[in-house]
Amino acid sequence: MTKVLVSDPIDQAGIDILAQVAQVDQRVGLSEDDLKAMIGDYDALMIRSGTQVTADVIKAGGRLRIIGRAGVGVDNVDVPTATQQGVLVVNSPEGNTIAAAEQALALMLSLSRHVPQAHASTMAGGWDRKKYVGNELYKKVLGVVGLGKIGSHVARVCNAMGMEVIAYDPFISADRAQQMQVRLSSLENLFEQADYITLHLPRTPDTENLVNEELLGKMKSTARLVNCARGGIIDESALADALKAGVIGGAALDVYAQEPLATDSPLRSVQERLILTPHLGASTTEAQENVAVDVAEQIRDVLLGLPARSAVNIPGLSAEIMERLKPHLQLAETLGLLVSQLSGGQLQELEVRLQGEFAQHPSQPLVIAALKGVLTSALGDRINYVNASLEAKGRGIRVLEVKDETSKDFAGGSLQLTTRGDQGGHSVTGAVFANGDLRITTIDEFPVNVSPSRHMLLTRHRDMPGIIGQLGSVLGEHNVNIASMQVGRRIVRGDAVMVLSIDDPIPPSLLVTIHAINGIKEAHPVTL
Ligand SMILES: NC(=O)c1ccc[n+]([C@@H]2O[C@H](COP(=O)([O-])OP(=O)(O)OC[C@H]3O[C@@H](n4cnc5c(N)ncnc54)[C@H](O)[C@@H]3O)[C@@H](O)[C@H]2O)c1
Ligand SMILES: O=C(O)[C@H](O)COP(=O)(O)O
Repeated sequence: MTKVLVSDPIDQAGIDILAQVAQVDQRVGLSEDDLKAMIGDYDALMIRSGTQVTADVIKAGGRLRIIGRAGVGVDNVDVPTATQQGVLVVNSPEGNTIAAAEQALALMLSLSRHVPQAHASTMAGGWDRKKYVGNELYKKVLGVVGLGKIGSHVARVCNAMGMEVIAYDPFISADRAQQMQVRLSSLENLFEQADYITLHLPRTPDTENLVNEELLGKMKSTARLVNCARGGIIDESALADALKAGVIGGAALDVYAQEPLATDSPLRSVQERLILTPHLGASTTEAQENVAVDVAEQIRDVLLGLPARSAVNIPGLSAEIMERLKPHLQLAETLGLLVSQLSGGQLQELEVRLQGEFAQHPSQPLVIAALKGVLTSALGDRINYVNASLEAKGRGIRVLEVKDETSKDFAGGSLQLTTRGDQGGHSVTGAVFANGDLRITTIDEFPVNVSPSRHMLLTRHRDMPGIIGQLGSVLGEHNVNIASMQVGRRIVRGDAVMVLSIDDPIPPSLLVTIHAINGIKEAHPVTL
């Protein structure tokens, strides 16, 4: 008997679809140990954000074939382990877009008109019309951070309400923003200029604590901040301090670094100008029905041997091609990750150049893998082989594919990725050696010979005596261990690049020190 376990509250419409093909057991509130003990009996697991699907849970799922997330974020699922174990992960990327956007709008309006505070005061017997005088949104500046599905809906509605909308999203082209009547801005300018700021970006290592004391300090003292995206993007202690000290005008949050919100969270000690809701962004009857139906249909189809439409971890490519091209795909993704971390500003174009023997491989999977790598810093684990091309298109990123069979640089050929954007571009080349090892072979046309490693530091500097020693000393003083180092140059005492593999990531404060070294022109920490 095919069995599906539903471990979070799911709309009945979804349960009814699952029941067409399986026995459905609904068990909400299971501990990780309970889940581990039970999961071995099930073919599918359907969840929301409440269930932590850890590596141990997935490994205990001997017959588990699919995990369905009735919602967008799969940050509570160990997707790499699922992929490794051959378990498909599906989600509903659009089912709750409107609900989350409307929650942000509700919070903006509540902040501007003190709705929760005025309600509480009236219920307590008060009639205070003076204390709760508010502000209009009309003609105010809205700053949207993350102009994706939810951010663009908020921008559209706020435009219609007469607000001036500016946005920060390094992965949206200026043309696309213009179509939405949105002016792109730097993050700093946005925080300085906006009267309302709303966050709609994913939580990734890059966006963790992005809104910190420094950025909050740039806001107008009357400006209000809304977060319906993910907890952890705002430094909650810094926000509590900024609200208490009147550095900003107010904040409304739906999501938290730790959920449920800890009883001793600094946010709970803020008396005024703060509105908190318990992760209700997707909690509308419409959205819950949408996501439940969307995901239940995918689970049903997969259990019947049909493909899923929103797979997070399975490429739409044959298993045979995937197996044959595994190291080449890995190279394309690694180069994509690398080049995206060198490139600042708005990305407008990605050129994928297949050289020598590389040009004989099917290009589509390599282009998709490169795009997946490039977009990972923007979209985290939400980007996959299935959606990479669509996501690039939606962001107005042009993709050029060039085949150059005549190139003879490496026996197995090489792959070069070049990004172009409003702040110029970068290019990186790599090759796959006969034993499957990957090599980075050029960075911005400078020859190198580097094995990719998890943490790296890349510099562009003047080729002159002492610079390598100085950089080594600065890293040593900050206890950053260097595993390997390579310098690439084209002419003596001209420009050069340095590539260091390091054991630890570079803290932001150290990057400032590195930039101050005489002769260093650029320094990029890279995580692969
Ligand atoms: N509160 C809720 O219940 C709820 C409901 C649904 C979605 N969400 C969350 O809302 C967020 C947005 O969802 P979406 O569906 O619009 O996603 P999306 O992928 O369509 O859009 C995210 C956008 O953020 C941009 N981005 C990435 N890194 C950035 C950075 N460092 N600075 C600025 N922009 C950056 C991306 O380019 C992209 O355009 C996600 O974090 C999602 O998990 C929350
Ligand atoms: O990622 C999502 O879809 C939202 O955060 C909603 O989460 P929920 O399904 O737990 O309400």
